[in-house]
Amino acid sequence: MAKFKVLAMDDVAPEGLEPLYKESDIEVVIGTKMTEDELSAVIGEYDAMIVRSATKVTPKVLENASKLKIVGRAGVGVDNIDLDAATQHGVLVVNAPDGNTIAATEQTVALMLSLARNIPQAATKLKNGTWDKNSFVGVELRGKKLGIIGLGRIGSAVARRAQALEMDIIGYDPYISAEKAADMGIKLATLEELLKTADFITVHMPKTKETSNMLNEQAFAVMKDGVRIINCARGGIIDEAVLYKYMKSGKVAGAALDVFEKEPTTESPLFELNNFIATPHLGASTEEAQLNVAIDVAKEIVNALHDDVVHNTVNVPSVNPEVMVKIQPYLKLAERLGKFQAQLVEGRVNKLEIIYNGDLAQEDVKPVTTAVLKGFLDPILQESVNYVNAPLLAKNRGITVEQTVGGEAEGYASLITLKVISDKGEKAVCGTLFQDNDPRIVMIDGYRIDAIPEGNMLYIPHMDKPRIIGPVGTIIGEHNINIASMQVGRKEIGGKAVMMLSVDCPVPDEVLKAITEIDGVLDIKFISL
Ligand SMILES: NC(=O)c1ccc[n+]([C@@H]2O[C@H](COP(=O)([O-])OP(=O)(O)OC[C@H]3O[C@@H](n4cnc5c(N)ncnc54)[C@H](O)[C@@H]3O)[C@@H](O)[C@H]2O)c1
Ligand SMILES: O=C(O)CC[C@@H](O)C(=O)O
Repeated sequence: MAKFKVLAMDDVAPEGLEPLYKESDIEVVIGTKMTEDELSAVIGEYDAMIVRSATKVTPKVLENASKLKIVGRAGVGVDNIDLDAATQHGVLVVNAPDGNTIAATEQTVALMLSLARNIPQAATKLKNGTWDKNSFVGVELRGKKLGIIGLGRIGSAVARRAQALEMDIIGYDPYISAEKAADMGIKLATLEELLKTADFITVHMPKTKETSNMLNEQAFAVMKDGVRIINCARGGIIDEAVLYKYMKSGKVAGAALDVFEKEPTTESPLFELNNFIATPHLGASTEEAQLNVAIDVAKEIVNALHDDVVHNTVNVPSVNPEVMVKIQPYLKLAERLGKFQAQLVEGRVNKLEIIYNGDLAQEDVKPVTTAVLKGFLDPILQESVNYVNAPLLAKNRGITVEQTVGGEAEGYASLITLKVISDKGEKAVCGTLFQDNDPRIVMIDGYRIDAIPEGNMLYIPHMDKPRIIGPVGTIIGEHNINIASMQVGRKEIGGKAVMMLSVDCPVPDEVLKAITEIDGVLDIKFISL
C-alpha cells in the first residue's frame, strides 16, 4: 500500500500529474465534484489535495483533514481556500503562479479585441442567418489609452502585448515603484487619474478586502464616457450591479467578464445586454496552461510529502531556491536546538530570542527561525506542530519571538544562539554545523562543550571538583545504560561546570534521582531529541 494518498479535484490535467505517478509511495485518486459535507467525510484519508477554483477548501473540510499536509492550487488565485484555517491546522498551501500567466494574458487581449470589434456578437448574428455589416462598426485599439489596475505577472504581460498594439498605457498598482513601471513602459498613475482617462480598463489583482468591489459606484461615476471594461482576474472586483447600471445608461460602451461574483452562473442581468461579452472563467483554460500548473503543483506535492523544499508557498513565507540551498542544512540544527531548549528550560516561557552570527546571518533566516519554533513547541504541545502553524501557535501562547542577526560567529562559520526567557530566568544554547552538515551544540549558558544533538542526552550542571564524573558513570553503568559520549565544560577551575552525556536508551527517573544525590551535582535534565 502506498504511504501517501493524493486527492486530485476539479479536472486537473491528468498528464500533469505525472510527477506524482512516478513516485512509488504516492497513490493518486481522481475526485469528482463533491459537496462540502461529502468532501469533509473523505478528506481524512488524504495526505495532499489538488484543487483548481471549483472546490472550496473550507474550515469544515480542514477540521476533518487529520492527515492533510498540503493543498496545491493548480493556478494562481487561492480565494477558494481558507488560508487562516489551513494555517491553524498546519496545512501548507501552495499555488502555481506562473503556469497560466500567458493564458490569462491572451484571454484578456482576446476580450479587449472582441470588445473593440464586436466579434462574438457579429459571429452569433451571422450564424443565426443575418449578414449585418452596419451594427458592428468597431473602434481601433491603436492610440487608445489602456488602464491596467494591478501590474503583476498578468497585468505586465498584458501591457507588453498592448504596447505592440500601439496603445498608450497607464497603470495603477500601489505595490510597485514608478521606476519599475517606467521600465515596463507604463505610466504609473493614481486610481482616479486612470479611471478618468482610460478608454479601456482591465483589472489584474487578487481579490482581497481592499480590491473587492473596487470598481464601484464612485469609480464608475468618474470614468470617461464610452469606456470599455475587462475583468479576467476575479469576480467581485467589479460591482456587477453598478456595471449593469452604467452599461444601461450608455456611459460604459462595452464590458467583457471572464469571472463573476458568483460562479458558476448562467444567469445575470448583464447577459441581456448586447455590448456585454461573457466567458465562463476560461482565463487559464489552454492546454499549455493546464499542463503547466498541474506539473508545477504535482512537483510541489511530491516535495512536501518527501519533506523536501517547497517553493510557491502561500501561507508561509516562501524563500528563493538559491537561498534555500544555503539555509536547508541549518533547519535540522535549528529544530534540535528548539527541542533541546524546550526540555531544558523551566517556568513559563515569555520569549524566544534567536541570534544568527557568521555566514548564515547574511541569508533570509525566517525559515530557520520557524524550525526553531517547531522544535521548541513540538515537545510541549499535544497538537501537531509544523512549519506552517508553528509561528501562529507561538503567538497564540503569548510567546514573543525575536530574530536578530549579528556579526562574527566566535570562530565558527555560522552560529545560532537560542535564548529562552521564562519567569524563572534565561537559558542560552548555541549550535553550529561542522563540515556544513554535522549539527553540534557548542555552548550552554556560556559553557563551551561539543555535543551531537541527537538521541538520548543527560545535561548535568555540577561543581568542578573530584568524584563527580566517576560516580555519575557508575550509577548509569549499574543500571545497564551505555554511555556513547561525554563532554564537560567549565569556565574556571573549581567553579560551576556542565556535563553532557549521550546514552543509548532513555534514563529512568530513579537513575536521575540517584545522580542528583551525588555531592556536587546541581541539577539533571534528561533530553530526548
Ligand atoms: N481568469 C482566470 O482564469 C485567471 C487565470 C490566472 C490568474 N487569474 C487571476 O488574475 C489575477 C492576477 O494574477 P497575477 O498572476 O498577475 O497576480 P500577481 O500577484 O502577479 O499580480 C497581482 C498584482 O496586483 C497588485 N495589487 C494588489 N492589490 C492591489 C490593489 N489594491 N490595487 C492595485 N493593484 C493591486 C499587486 O501589487 C500585484 O502587482 C489574480 O486574481 C488571479 O487569481 C485569473
Ligand atoms: O483553474 C482555473 O480554471 C482558473 C484558474 C485561475 O482563476 C487562477 O487564478 O489561476
